[in-house]
Amino acid sequence: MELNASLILLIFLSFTLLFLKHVLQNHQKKKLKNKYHLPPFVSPLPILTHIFLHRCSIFKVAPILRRIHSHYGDIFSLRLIPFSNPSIFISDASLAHSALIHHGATFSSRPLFVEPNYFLSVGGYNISTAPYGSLWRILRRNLSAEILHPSRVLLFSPGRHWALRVLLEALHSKENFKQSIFSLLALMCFGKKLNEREMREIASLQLFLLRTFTSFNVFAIIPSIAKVLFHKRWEEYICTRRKQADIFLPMIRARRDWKSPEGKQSDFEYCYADSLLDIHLPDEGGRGLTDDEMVSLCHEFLSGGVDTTTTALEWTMAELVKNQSLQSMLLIEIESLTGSCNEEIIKEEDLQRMLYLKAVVMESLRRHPPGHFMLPHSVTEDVIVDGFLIPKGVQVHFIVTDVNWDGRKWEEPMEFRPERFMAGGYGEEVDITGIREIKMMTFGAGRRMCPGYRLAILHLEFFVANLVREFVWKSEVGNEVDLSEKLEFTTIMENPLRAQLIPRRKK
Ligand code: HEM
Repeated sequence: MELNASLILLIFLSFTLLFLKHVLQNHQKKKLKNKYHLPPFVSPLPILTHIFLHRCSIFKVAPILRRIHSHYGDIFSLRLIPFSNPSIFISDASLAHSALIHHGATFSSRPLFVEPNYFLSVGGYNISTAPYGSLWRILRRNLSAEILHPSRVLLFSPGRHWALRVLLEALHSKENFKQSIFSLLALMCFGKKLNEREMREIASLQLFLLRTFTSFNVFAIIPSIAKVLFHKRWEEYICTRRKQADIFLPMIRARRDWKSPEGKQSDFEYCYADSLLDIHLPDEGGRGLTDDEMVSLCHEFLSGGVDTTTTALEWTMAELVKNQSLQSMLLIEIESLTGSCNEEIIKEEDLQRMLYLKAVVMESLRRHPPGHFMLPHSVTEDVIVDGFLIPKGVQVHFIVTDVNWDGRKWEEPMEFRPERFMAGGYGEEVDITGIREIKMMTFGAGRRMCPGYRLAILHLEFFVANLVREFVWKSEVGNEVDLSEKLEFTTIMENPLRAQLIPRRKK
């Protein structure tokens, strides 16, 4: 009897405490909302007009937003649909640091609309779309530890050499860089050298899905209406996802079979698909990943790594064609460190000593970030940044170019000057992770920062060094390099690089 009474009292007390906590939290929230205001609102009209006229996404309105930034300051709000949650834009390094590093946990989730699959009920979460929580942690740790850890990346060195040879041959027939980066990442993903037909097929599906990705979030503003208005597009999207699964799943299953004793020979011992097959989710009864989730993760691996790295490589080579003196300085460094060795390919160990090469790649990533926006973030609780209230649930967009090209942080920011990144008195050493201080945000910063940044930088250094050692890169007569930009999934060169390549070495 006494025990029952104490139990009831305990339950009553717990409920009372919970209730008081709730009242207190609400009171604090109200106080916060009375004391602090949202960042200044800008008119949505010019942006909505642009989006609907061009049927494009919020990713493609960067130039308008940059103009807005110069009028409204470093942080502003935008509400595209009346009464809906506003989006908040941050375009200053210190504010980004405060949000992503000081309030890292609060700013580390993603808005639901990022993934069209959510509305279409196909596919599963991947690392970039998963909300901040245990699934995201497991998937991200798997990628970072199992594939992107330097010791694993080293294992793919023969793959890089193979991809470089593919590229050198392709360059003789004036192909672009994408095929070789694609074949390299596909090798890391599926452990298999894809043939040309497979590569073309996958690349065209990826391209369609990426283009859809950058336009879907506009439709996602009112999904029920969009589904009716754009039903053909929804159907096309689902159909492409299925085709992609039809190609990816046999390759993933082949890895499982290959591991069995009677399995066939494989090109590589270990790959991303293997790591996915080994994942178990303890919070969900220890289940493995579903087929949809694995397809989505492989899609992310390829789309996250191929277009971004290819775009960065093309911009870097374009700058080296435009600035012949920089190309000569780079060559001097390469020859001074590899001069006597007649190795066909510059080895990765040698790259570590090439400081000017590193500076060229970093400057290219600063001046030509492949993405002018980071992926959208969402906040998990009310938070104050720079005296403004950022309410729980809003989307936050960080404008990468405004940070990378900020005249307050960089002298003559639009100039291409690798010397900024040379250590030793006259230059800058930049912490690319942004933990200490953010000066550029090409790979984001904080907990959702790109996990592939080291791999991307390695690939860029490897390809740039080898391409410069192999050829003199010059502009074609009457075809000067044009640095105008065009917004696709990444910000590419409006007029793709066309260069005259003169072999430096006799075969
Ligand atoms: C030059 C090449 C690359 C650039 C410029 C780049 C840039 C970015 C950016 C800006 C983000 C968003 C960060 C944020 O929202 O805070 C991101 C996320 C991501 N990137 Fe990259 N990336 C590159 C290469 C790669 C590669 C090679 C991989 C993998 C093989 C990769 C995988 C990812 C993944 C999985 C995410 C999502 C991270 C998360 O949400 O936790 N990226 N990247």
